[in-house]
Amino acid sequence: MNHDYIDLQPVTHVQGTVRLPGSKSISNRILLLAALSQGDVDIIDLLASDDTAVMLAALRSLGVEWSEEATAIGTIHHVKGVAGVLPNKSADLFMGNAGTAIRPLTAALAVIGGDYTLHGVPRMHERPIGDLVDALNAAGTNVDYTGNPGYPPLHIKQGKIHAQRLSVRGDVSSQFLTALLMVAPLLAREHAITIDVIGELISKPYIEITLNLVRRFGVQVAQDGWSSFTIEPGQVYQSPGTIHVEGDASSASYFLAAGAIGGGPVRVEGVGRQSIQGDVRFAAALEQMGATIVMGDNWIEASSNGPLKAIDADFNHIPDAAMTIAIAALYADGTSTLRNIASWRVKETDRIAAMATELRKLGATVEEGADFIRVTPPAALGPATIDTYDDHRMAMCFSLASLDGLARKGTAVRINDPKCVGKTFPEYFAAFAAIAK
Ligand SMILES: O=C(O)C1=C[C@@H](OP(=O)(O)O)[C@@H](O)[C@H](O)C1
Ligand SMILES: C=C(OP(=O)(O)O)C(=O)O
Repeated sequence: MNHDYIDLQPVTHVQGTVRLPGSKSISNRILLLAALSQGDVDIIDLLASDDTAVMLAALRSLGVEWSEEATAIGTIHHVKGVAGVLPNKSADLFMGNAGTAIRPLTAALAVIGGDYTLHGVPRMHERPIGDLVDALNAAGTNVDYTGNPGYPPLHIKQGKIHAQRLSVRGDVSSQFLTALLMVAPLLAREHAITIDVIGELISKPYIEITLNLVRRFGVQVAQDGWSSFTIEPGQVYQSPGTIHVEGDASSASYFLAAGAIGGGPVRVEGVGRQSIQGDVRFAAALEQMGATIVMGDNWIEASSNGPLKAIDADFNHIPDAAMTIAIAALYADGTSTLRNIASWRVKETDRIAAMATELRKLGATVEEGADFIRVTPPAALGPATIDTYDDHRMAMCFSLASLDGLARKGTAVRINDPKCVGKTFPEYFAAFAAIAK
C-alpha cells in the first residue's frame, strides 16, 4: 500500500522563472570522464539527485577521490582523475535505476578489469544491457549475468580485449554506444579502435552529447555518419580543469509545457540556444503545437498563443521530453500521435503502457502500439489519482494536468509516490508550486 502522495488543485495561471537543476546526462558522463582522466577536475553545478548519487558512490567504492565544496558560484565537485587505473580492483556497486551510470560503468570496468558486481533496484534488473555485454565480450571482456541473461545484475572479471573493431546494436538504447565510445580511448592504446553500429541507432542526440564531452576531455572521435566511429591511438582523457554542467533540458520540458498550456510566460534558465542537449528541441515541438517560444543563449521562454494544436510527429530524437508532449496533448484541439518511441517500453517503467493507463484516468481516449501512442483529449478533464510506477517523469508530467488550458480546464490530481522525482529533480514540486499562481 502506498500512502505517500501529493494533491494538486486546479491552477488558473502559470508564470515565472525556474532555474533548472543540472543535466543528468551531462553530470554522469562528466563524472566518469573526470575519474578516467589525467589530472583533477572541478565540476560546477553537478546535478544532485539519485542518479548522480549512485555514480558518485560507485566512484568512491572504486577508490576515486572526490569532494564537494559550497562556493559563492554554486557547488563545486573536485574529482581526482586516476588516468584509467582504478585503485580498488574489487567492488560491489549499487546502481539504483540509473541507465547513465550502469551502462558506461559496465563498459569501463569490463575494459579495465577486476572483480566487480553491479546491481540495482528491481526495475533495473528488467532493463536490457545484453547488447552492450555482447559487444564487450565479443571483443574479449569477461562479463557474466548473475540473474537473467541479458539483464543486470552483472559480474565482471578480468578479460583481455583482442579486437580492434567492436560492433553494437543501436536500436534498444543509445547508451550502449555511449558506453563504448567513452571507454574507446582505453582500448586505443596502440592501434585505432572502430565501433560499428548494427541496425538503426535510436536517441541520436545523446550520442552527440557523448562526443561533445569526450572532446572536452581531449579525445577526438572520427564519425562516419551514425554507423561507424573511430578513435585513433594514443589519445588519453585530459582534465579540462573546470567544467560546467548546463541545466537539464528534459527537466525544462515540464515548465515550458506549463507556459504553453496555462498562459505563461514561463522561463527556464540553464539551457538555451547554446545547449548540447537534444531535448532543447522539445521547444520546437511545442511551437509546432502553437505555443510561442523565445530563446536566448542560456534560457527558453514559453507562453500560450491560443489553444494548443494537435501534433503527429516522430519523437525518436527526444524520447524523454516526448512524454511531456503526451500530456500537452490533453489540451490540444484534436488527436495527437507520438511515433517511433519503442524505447519508452524499456525505461523506468513501460512508459507507453503507464502513460496510456494514467491518461485514461483523466478521461482521454488512448491507443497504444509497440512504438506509438495516440491521445485524444476528453471534452473535460476529470479528477484522478495518478500512479507513477517509480518513474520520475510520470510524476512530473501528470502534475501538468492540474493546469487550466485555453481549450479545457485542468483538474484536481493526486500524484502517488511523488518522491520518485528524486531520480533527476528532487525539488520538482516546489519549483512547480512557484510558477502556479
Ligand atoms: O545517454 C543518455 O544520457 C540518455 C539516453 C536516453 O536513453 P536511450 O538511449 O536508452 O533512449 C534517455 O532516454 C536517457 O534518459 C538518457
Ligand atoms: C530513461 C531515463 O533514464 P536512464 O538514464 O536511467 O535511462 C530517463 O531519465 O527518462
